[in-house]
Amino acid sequence: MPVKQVSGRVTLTHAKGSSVELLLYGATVISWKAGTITEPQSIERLFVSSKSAIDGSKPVRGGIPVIFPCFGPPSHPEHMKLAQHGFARNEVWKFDSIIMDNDEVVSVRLTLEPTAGITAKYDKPFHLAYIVALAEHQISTDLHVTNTSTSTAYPPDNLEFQALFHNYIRAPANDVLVFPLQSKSYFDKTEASEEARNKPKVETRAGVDVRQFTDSVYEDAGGKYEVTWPGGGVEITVRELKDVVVWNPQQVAGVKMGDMEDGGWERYVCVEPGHVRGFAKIEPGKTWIGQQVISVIHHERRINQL
Ligand SMILES: O=P(O)(O)OC[C@H]1O[C@@H](O)[C@H](O)[C@@H](O)[C@@H]1O
Repeated sequence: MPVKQVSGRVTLTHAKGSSVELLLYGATVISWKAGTITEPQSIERLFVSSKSAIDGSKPVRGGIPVIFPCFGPPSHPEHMKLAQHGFARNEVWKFDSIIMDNDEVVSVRLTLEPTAGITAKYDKPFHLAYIVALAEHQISTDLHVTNTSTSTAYPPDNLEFQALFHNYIRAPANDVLVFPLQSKSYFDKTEASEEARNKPKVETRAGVDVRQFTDSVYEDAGGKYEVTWPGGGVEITVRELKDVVVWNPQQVAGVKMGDMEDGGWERYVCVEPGHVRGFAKIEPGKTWIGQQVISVIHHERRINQL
């Protein structure tokens, strides 16, 4: 069976050997295994901390948590009762359906609607659908956000939100470079003062490394990224997700995270496409779709990139 659902966990298996596991809790992808053309044996492409809860008691420290409707601490007046990164990553989603099940693609849809618990802290009407699709060398995740308000009042009852895919890409962090962010403007969240955090910097590096504590929000970042290391890498392409966050806590911030395994920061880089500078806005009855496609890179790229 290419799609299995057991105890809150959904497994997708592709005819060519790749696979995905996701939890209904947070709709969090916790494993994506795929090979390359030259090395077809499937290997794990995502990082999950061995100290992470995966029992639904806390957001998963790894994989691909879904961030909605706010990124970081809430700043929008409608989000003020929410925790950092919103509620989508720690609510139990519903398994809706298998969308595709053929030799090319296996895909499923999960959904999340307001519950009493959500409404107590966030009273906007919404419907979320999350589609995870697995191909031989690729995973894609699509978040469909619908403003289900039926209000015809003026001004319109818009849904204003941020959304982001918090990808923990398994990689030797000290050898990683992220391209092409040179000359993009970014906000450096590692700065000590609020004033410095809110002042845009311009990226001067051809390839962005994370050898130091890095927490950078690139605005209007281009929508196509390569995360490479000697001998490997992934490419990420997006739709409607204008910004990208590059985050690695390194030891200095990593040791302060209770659910981070020792040295875990050496084994991943977070490259997180999202709409996180400002807010996406949808009118009543309308749907917004944010998508990413992550593909394995088959051949060494670093020789040309360096
Ligand atoms: O610990 P959390 O809530 O999962 O967040 C992890 C990190 O997520 C990143 O996306 C943020 O830019 C960081 O500032 C944050 O520390």
